[in-house]
Amino acid sequence: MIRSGISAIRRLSSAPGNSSFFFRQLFDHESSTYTYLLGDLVSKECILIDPVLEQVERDKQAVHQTGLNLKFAINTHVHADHITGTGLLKKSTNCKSIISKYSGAKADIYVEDGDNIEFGQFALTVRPTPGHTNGCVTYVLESQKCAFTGDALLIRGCGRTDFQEGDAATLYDSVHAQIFSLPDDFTLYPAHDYKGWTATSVREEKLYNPRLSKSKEQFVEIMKNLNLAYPKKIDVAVPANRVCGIQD
Ligand SMILES: N[C@@H](CCC(=O)N[C@@H](CSS)C(=O)NCC(=O)O)C(=O)O
Ligand SMILES: [Fe+2]
Repeated sequence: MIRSGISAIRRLSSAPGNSSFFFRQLFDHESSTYTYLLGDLVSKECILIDPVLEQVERDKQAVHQTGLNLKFAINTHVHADHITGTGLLKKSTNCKSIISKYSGAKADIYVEDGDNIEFGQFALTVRPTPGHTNGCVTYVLESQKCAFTGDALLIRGCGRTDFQEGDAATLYDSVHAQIFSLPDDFTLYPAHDYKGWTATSVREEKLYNPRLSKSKEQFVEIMKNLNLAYPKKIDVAVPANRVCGIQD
């Protein structure tokens, strides 16, 4: 059956991969952090996920040169390795900051399980994924078949559980219940990568993640024995991120 022109166009404009969706993955080499710029080219609303203080000018340039207006600066959790760019972005744009209600950090808007963060015709849905920190969340963009996992799930890895409110068993349950339950073909975008990967999928991580594809008992043992050095900036980053970063 041939649909009328207008309803056909409306159907297409909300389909995955539609041309009004803008996506850019940005990288900070010092902290190996990914920042994500997501936008709706029709309404011009956009959001940044996990901006880094030292990259605020770059991020603002990306927003401006794409003709977008920043609505929200969002964090996946209280980062321990870098100061968030959210405070500075708030000062120099009209955006509002967002973080989980369970993060213990200040923000303009607090989110929890099932909340939607709308930008134009698109919306991120919040899934709680604690274990690396209490306030870790994964933001799912169903229409584009992807999710932003913060440090809960890294590519072939995961966030460490030896500081802040880290708990390996909790992280295992979070990833299995909230991320591995997404369709296999969803693309996953983490907050960091240390090995040159950019993105992964639910299917790949279920099969090949060397930590999370194991049993819960094996996972807890692996996490106990990571023996990683603490992030260099932890003592300045955590207090600053609890107050939404710094403003100048
Ligand atoms: N060397 C970096 C810190 C590296 C690190 O600890 N990364 C965290 C995510 S940032 S809280 C992590 O969870 N890593 C897990 C892993 O397996 O690497 C620095 O000094 O900043
Ligand atoms: Fe982290």
